[in-house]
Parts: sequence; C-alpha cells; structure tokens
Amino acid sequence: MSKKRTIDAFFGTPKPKKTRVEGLAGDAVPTGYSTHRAYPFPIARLPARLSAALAAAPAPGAGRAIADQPDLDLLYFEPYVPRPAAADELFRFLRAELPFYRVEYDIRRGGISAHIRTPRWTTVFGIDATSRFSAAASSATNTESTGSGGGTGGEGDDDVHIVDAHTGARVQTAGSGGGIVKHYDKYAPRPIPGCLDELRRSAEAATGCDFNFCLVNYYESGADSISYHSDDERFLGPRPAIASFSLGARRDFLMKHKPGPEQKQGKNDAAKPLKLPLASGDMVLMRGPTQANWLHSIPKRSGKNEQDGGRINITFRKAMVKGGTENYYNYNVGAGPVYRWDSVNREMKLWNP
Ligand SMILES: O=C(O)CCC(=O)C(=O)O
Ligand SMILES: [Fe+2]
Repeated sequence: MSKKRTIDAFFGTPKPKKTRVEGLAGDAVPTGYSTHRAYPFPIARLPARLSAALAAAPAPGAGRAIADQPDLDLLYFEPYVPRPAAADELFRFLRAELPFYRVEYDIRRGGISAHIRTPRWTTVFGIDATSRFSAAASSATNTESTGSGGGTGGEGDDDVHIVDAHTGARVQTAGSGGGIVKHYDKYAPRPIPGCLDELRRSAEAATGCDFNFCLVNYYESGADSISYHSDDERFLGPRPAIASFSLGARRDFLMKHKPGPEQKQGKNDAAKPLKLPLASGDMVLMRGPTQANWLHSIPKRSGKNEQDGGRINITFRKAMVKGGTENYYNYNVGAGPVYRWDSVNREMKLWNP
C-alpha cells in the first residue's frame, strides 16, 4: 500500500460521536477564529494538538545545511512538522480554512502583452516593515469567538487599523476614510491569522530570522506549478531569508544557478542543478546569496504522477517597504473572486457569502 493511501486510511474516517467541524481533519476541533474585516470569512485557529506539534518544532540548528555549491545557502529540515500525522492534518486544516484565489493579470514585455493565469491557487497575509497592525488588530486576530465571525466582548475588527511601525501614528489607507488616500489604497492588507502566525513564530524561533509576510500556494494536482524564478525583489532587501514549508503531496523542488558572466569565466561551472523531493512537513530555509544567484521551480507532473493529491507550500518572508505589500497582494490575491475548499466535492468552490 502506498504511503498516501495509508495516510488517507488513517485520517479519512472521522471518529463517530465527536463534534466535527466541516472541513477539518478527523476529530480536530478549532479553538476559536481569527477575524478581520479584510478576511472574506473568519479563519479557524489551530486545533490544540497541532499547536502542540508546532510548539515542539525543531531547535535552532536542527536543520541540515546545504551550502556545497557556489552562492548557495540552504537549511533543510526533513521534516520540520512531524509526519505523517501532524503534517497531513495541518495540510487538510489549511486547505479547508484559508481563502484562495486564482490570480490573472496582464504583462507587457518588449511591447508584447500577454494574459497570465497563475497555474496554482494562492493567498497572502501580512504587511511590510514600515507598518504594523494596531494593538486592536492583534486582539481581533486572536478573538476566541465560536464561529459567528463577529468577535467577542466588543473587540470587533472595526477597531483594527494600520499604524506606522516607528511612530505608531495611524496610516491613512483606502479603508480608513476621511481625506487623501496615501498608502495601501489598492488592497487592504490582512494580518497573518492565528493558525499561520503560530507557524511563523515557530519558524522565527528555529531560524533566528524575522518574517512579516506569509504567502501560500496550493497545487491541486500535478498540472499546477511554479516556473523558474528567484525571490530577489528589491523590497526584500539584499540576502533575504525565506522559510518554505511543504505539506501534502511530495513534489520536486528544482534549483539551478542563474546564468551570468561569472559562468562564462568558469567560476560557476561547478554549480550543478539541484533536486529536492520535498515531502509533507519539510521546510527549506533559503538564505544568504541564494536568491541573488539561484532560480527555483516546482515543475508540472504528468502521466501517472499527475493526480497525486494536493500540496500546500507556505513561505515566510520579510518585506521591507510598502511596494512589497502591494506586489504581494497583487499577485497572490488580485481582483478576482474568493474560493474556498469544498470538502464534499473535494474541489475549490466560489465563495459567495
Ligand atoms: O511551492 C514551492 O515549494 C515553491 C514556491 C515558491 O517558490 C514561491 O512561492 O515563490
Ligand atoms: Fe519562490
């Protein structure tokens, strides 16, 4: 029996007589909801046993360094989230509880325009380092409500606003009304919900890095992919550290050195392409000179490997300036409709509140 079928057999049949929440794996019961007016629906907090699994995450330095190639610096936790049970439960939880988008956009390159359909589901939370969510935001995102989404005790998400990270002064945004719109006028940034913030805090402890953004990809089958790119945008600053988690189906993560003048000089002849078969629960920290010099991708899979179950990828990053916030919401939320996992039909479904 394949590993996947074993996991399905273990989690596929919920235990009878326990309170069960639609979309949650097995007998998991949420411990409350994160709410915010920019969320399309309240987002469940982690069941206690997943919180416990993340709290017991690897100690700093537990990862294996991969730095034996020019300009490459990876730290590979294999796994980070214990597998199969915790990693697979976290996969099912996040697929069921997060809003997803299928972003489309137009590009113009060299006078030619093209319409791009992102070949995977995406979502994003966070705000760049020039701003933060007010104290009311953190209480709103930790609201112990029972699912109505309205919060409790008057700590409604209406009090949540964005403030300057240094002065604490309120940042004038599209949603805050009254006067000239100055910042974040295209998208209302969303605080990282509790369920992903627990993983963010765990990753910060394990890596010693700071993260203020969480990007999520859902590859529903082998037909979904991400093409070769590097996460080297200027708004991440030089030598960015990116923590990348894998949950669900195993997919190959390919890396190759960027072509460049150095290669012609022979310096990078030794840089061989890399293939990491990322499994559920794995985490790869990419840091140092990696983004400036290497490309990475998740190629499509075909034939018998195409329908091998979905995979979620979560990356934590630190955007330094406001342009990063707009860029991330542009390409991971966009202007299209919201989708949510339908656990009966086992597919993403348009969310119509
Ligand atoms: O899915 C993955 O492992 C990689 C995702 C990625 O490279 C990205 O979101 O920038
Ligand atoms: Fe990437």
